[in-house]
Amino acid sequence: MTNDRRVIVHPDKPALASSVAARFLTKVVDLLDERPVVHIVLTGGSIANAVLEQVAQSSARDTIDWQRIHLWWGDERWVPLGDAERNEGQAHAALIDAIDIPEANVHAMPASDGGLTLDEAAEAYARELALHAPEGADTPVFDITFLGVGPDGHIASLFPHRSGIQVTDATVIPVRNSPKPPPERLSLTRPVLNASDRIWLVLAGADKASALGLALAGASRDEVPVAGIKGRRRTVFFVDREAAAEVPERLISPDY
Ligand SMILES: O=C1O[C@H](COP(=O)(O)O)[C@@H](O)[C@H](O)[C@H]1O
Repeated sequence: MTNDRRVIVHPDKPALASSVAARFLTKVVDLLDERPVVHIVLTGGSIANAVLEQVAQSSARDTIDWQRIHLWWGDERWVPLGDAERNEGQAHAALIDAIDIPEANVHAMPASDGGLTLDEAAEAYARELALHAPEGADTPVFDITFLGVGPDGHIASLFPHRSGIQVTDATVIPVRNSPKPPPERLSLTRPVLNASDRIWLVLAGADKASALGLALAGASRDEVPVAGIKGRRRTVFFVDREAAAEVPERLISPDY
C-alpha cells in the first residue's frame, strides 16, 4: 500500500463514528502486539468526541491494555481547568473517565489557571513531549494522530493565513488571536503532526466539504492548513457523505 492520502466515506455521522472507533480499537490491539507502548494524539471537535464515545461504549475497549497507552493532544484551548471548552475535558467525559489508564499516561496540555503564561505553557508541553521522545528526537513517535478539520481547513490550532502553520523550529506553539474562539490556544506544529506514523482525520458535515475538496485539489497549506498534513505511513480522511461532497470520485477509497 502506498502512502497516498485516502478518503473513506461513510453514510452518516453515527456510522462514521462507530466505524472509526472499531478501526481504532483493532489497530491499537495490533500495535500493542508489536511494541511496549503506543502513543496516541487526540483532537477536539464534535465528531472526534463522538468517536471516543463509541470507543468507550465498545466491549472491545476492555481488550486494550490501557496501561501501555499514552494520550497526547494536538491542541488545546487556553481556558481554565474544568471549562467546558477544554479539549482534554471533553475527551475525559467521552472516554478517559471510562478506562483504566494511569493518570501519568494522560498528557493534557496546561490550563490557563495553572500558574503558567501561554508561552511558558507551550514550553512546558514541549518538555513533556521531549521526556517521552526516543534518543535524538524531540517528541514521541505518535502511532495514531487524530485530527479534526475546521470549516476553514484548520487542523489542531493551525489556522489559514497565520504564521503557526509555517512554524518548523518548535514542537509546541502559543496561538494568539485565533479566528475561532477562544482566541488563545496551544498547538503542536505541522512537522510534529507530520512525524506521526498514521494521521486519521475525521470530518463530518456539509460545512467541511469545501475545505476537504480544496485540500485534496492541491490548495496551499497557508490557504487550507489541512493541505499540509501527511503522516509518515498513512494519512486517511474518514468522512461522512456530506463532507465528501467535493471529493473527486477517483480519490474515494472503496473499502467502507
Ligand atoms: O477548535 C477546534 O476545532 C477543530 C475542529 O473542530 P470541529 O468541531 O469543527 O470538528 C478541532 O480539530 C480542534 O482540536 C479544536 O481545538
